Amino acid sequence: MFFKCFGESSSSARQYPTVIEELCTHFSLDDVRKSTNNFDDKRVIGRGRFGIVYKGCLQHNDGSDYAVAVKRFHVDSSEWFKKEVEILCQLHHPNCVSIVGFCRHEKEKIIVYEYMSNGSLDRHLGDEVREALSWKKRVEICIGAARGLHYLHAGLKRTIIHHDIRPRKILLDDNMHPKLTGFEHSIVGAHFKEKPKPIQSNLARFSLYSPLETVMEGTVTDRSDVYAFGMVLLKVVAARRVLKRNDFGVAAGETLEKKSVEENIDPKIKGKIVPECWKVFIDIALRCMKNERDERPTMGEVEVELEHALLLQEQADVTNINSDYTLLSKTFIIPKSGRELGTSLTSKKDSKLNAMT
Ligand SMILES: Nc1ncnc2c1ncn2[C@@H]1O[C@H](COP(=O)(O)OP(=O)(O)OP(=O)(O)O)[C@@H](O)[C@H]1O
Repeated sequence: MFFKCFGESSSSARQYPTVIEELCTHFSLDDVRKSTNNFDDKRVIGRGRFGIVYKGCLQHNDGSDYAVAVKRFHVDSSEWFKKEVEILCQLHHPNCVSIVGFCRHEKEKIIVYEYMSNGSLDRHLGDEVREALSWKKRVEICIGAARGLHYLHAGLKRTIIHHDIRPRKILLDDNMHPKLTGFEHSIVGAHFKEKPKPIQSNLARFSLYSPLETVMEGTVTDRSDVYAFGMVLLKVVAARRVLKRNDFGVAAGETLEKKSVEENIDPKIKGKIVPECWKVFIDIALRCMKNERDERPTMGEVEVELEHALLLQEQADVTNINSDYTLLSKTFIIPKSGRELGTSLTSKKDSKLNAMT
């Protein structure tokens, strides 16, 4: 149904308006050029695998301006453009980035999104960040992202597997409210009430966020997103300290093999985490990262557990305004031996293993 409007002839598309064109504004190339000052380099806000993102400016009917993000796809990425428009047009959720419209003109393929002024979550994690996110804000962002992912898995007629969950795919608006983006690789699965059948992955390369079954068999289900989300939870806690090394897509980096997660907590939030909150948070993160996909929780469970963790933090903060907390627990993440994995993986997917953070 959604493919119709992407036929090669733009005149036929105009003659037979289709679902996408009814759901979503079709901008002319002139409109987009105007909004980005003719793709002015000064307006570039990011460069990704599939295209360049510009900050654009459009006008409401009353003449007032509003900012948008304009992704101009590389000529050889039109397949991914199509994929993303199809998915975005179906989504209506406060934790998923909205599509404002698209432009398809000869070789030009462009998507216009709502503008997320605080960029992606990964820019807010790490040592060089000037204004660090508080622990509570981090948990709130995780809850928002979990809601977005839960909606994809169970809030539509059919499950949508995001298939590229990582901190770069969580964007933050003016109020640091998170929204999922990056639906180029998303896959529409079965009706969410049915037991998910593994679907073939369309990723060209795997990352630390890819679960074992995706790396080994090339398959994905909604539980692959859950695994990736578990890795995001770890990254949110430990910022850049943990997930550095390409470890064949299986959990943790070098540091975590030798030190506990608690020892790797980002110093900017050290002492701010209530032990009861931590227990709930780390338990759910570890359950997400189980190697057996059936043992991983649903995103609904993850959302509930994170909300519980936040509540425990808030309750303790009411009475302990200025004091620091000490975490006595020690959580170790033991990845499968690199050699064991290396042997089986290189025989199957050796050309596809690349580090992506
Ligand atoms: N809606 C948006 N609002 C504001 N900034 C955005 C928006 N979408 C993307 N960006 C910025 O543009 C950058 C590039 O985005 P893009 O989706 O092309 O690639 P990516 O997610 O960074 O990486 P990759 O292409 O490897 O998946 C992002 O990192 C983000 O900072």
